[in-house]
Amino acid sequence: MKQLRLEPVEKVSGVVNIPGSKSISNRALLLATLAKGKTTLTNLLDSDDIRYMLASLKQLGVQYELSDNNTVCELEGLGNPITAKQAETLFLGNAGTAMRPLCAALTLGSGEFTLTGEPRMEERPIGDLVDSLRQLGANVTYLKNDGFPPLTINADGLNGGEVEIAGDLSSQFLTALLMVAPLTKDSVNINIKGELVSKPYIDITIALMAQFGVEVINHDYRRFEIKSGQQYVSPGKVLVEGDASSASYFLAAGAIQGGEVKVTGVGKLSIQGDVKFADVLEKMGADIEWGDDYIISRQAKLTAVDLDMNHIPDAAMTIATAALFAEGTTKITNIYNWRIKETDRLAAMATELRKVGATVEEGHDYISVTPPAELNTADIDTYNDHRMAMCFSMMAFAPCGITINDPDCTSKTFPTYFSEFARLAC
Ligand SMILES: O=C(O)C1=C[C@@H](OP(=O)(O)O)[C@@H](O)[C@H](O)C1
Ligand SMILES: C=C(OP(=O)(O)O)C(=O)O
Repeated sequence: MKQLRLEPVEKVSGVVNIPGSKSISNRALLLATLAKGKTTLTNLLDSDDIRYMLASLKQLGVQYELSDNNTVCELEGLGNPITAKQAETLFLGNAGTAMRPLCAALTLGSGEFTLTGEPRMEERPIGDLVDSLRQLGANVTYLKNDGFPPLTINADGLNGGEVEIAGDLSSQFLTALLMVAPLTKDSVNINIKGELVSKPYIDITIALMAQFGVEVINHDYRRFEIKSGQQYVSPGKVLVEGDASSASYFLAAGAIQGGEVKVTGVGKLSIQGDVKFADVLEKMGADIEWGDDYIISRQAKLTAVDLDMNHIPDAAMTIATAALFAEGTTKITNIYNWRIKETDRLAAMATELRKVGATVEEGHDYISVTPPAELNTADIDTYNDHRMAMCFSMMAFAPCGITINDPDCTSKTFPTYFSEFARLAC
């Protein structure tokens, strides 16, 4: 297994232009496919999760051209749902933003589609989405375990009407349903069962649907109305913002060991909820400055916070390792769904934080972290989870440094992460 040793870094400073947002890249690719007209996407993310979406679209006959560095994509929209004459099997890795939206989108047209992924994908639920699609007439069969991929879709279009969807495990199910709703046979009203998690991701979905000409009426994240007769039309160009979750590591670095760090490509005009990570850092004491498309963080004495971070589930992981440099006990609450992501992130985070000497309480849906008087170095296991690897790079700010096992797992969303991180060390 490859390991990456991070020697102690005394100060960081500089500017990082953050690669494109995973969430926006995969949504925009799918909407551009369903839309009428050609779309040019710029600052597209070049990472595994996007490659799985792009490869699937190609296999399904969608025509696009990518620039040499894979960040500009000119895609010819179908102006119609996806159809296939022969049965197709699509491999989607561990990309939730490909699996869930494609599962919904492929029920719209005609043909037989099998969706598969990595072993971890087979443990990540999709049943709440499939139950809702079935209410609209979809024919979906599980190939192994009920409620989980792999699955086969026999597509023949979707009816409209009233539909219920559970909101308490993942917002990606609702995102998927929203994106197909305008292409069903009638208006769709979606009713949320339970409290919806990760709400800001729904704002990203609605904002992108609006860019492609479709209106969603949002009644307080409890009921959504999508009128029939709407059509996706390409806006011509879509600029993908920098990924706000990826920005969190550099902002935390600036707060712990700046100098100052400026991230560009994402700022106060962002449609991504994870920019609110900067507000949490500020509450911990960091000096934060906002521009329309940049955020700066400067070093300050950090103190612990006790906060509900359901709205920023991905960036919240960065708070768990920033907590190693804050005075007191940091508590991150209402994050049950960390357990069903790339790994059981509550268990993984607790195990690895303990290795460096922290006192950790792992609850059913929370974690609390108290730093030791002196941090220890360790070999950090990353569980094939890009965010475990990126979060633990913060340990380079301890006098002992850190070793990251399997650092290449960052390829899911940020293949160049460790070289960007190294560039900031003064
Ligand atoms: O819709 C999206 O783009 C995402 C939604 C979130 O998932 P959940 O809604 O499952 O929390 C987030 O963790 C994931 O990385 C991306
Ligand atoms: C949860 C994540 O990914 P996915 O889109 O596969 O759900 C993540 O990137 O942290």
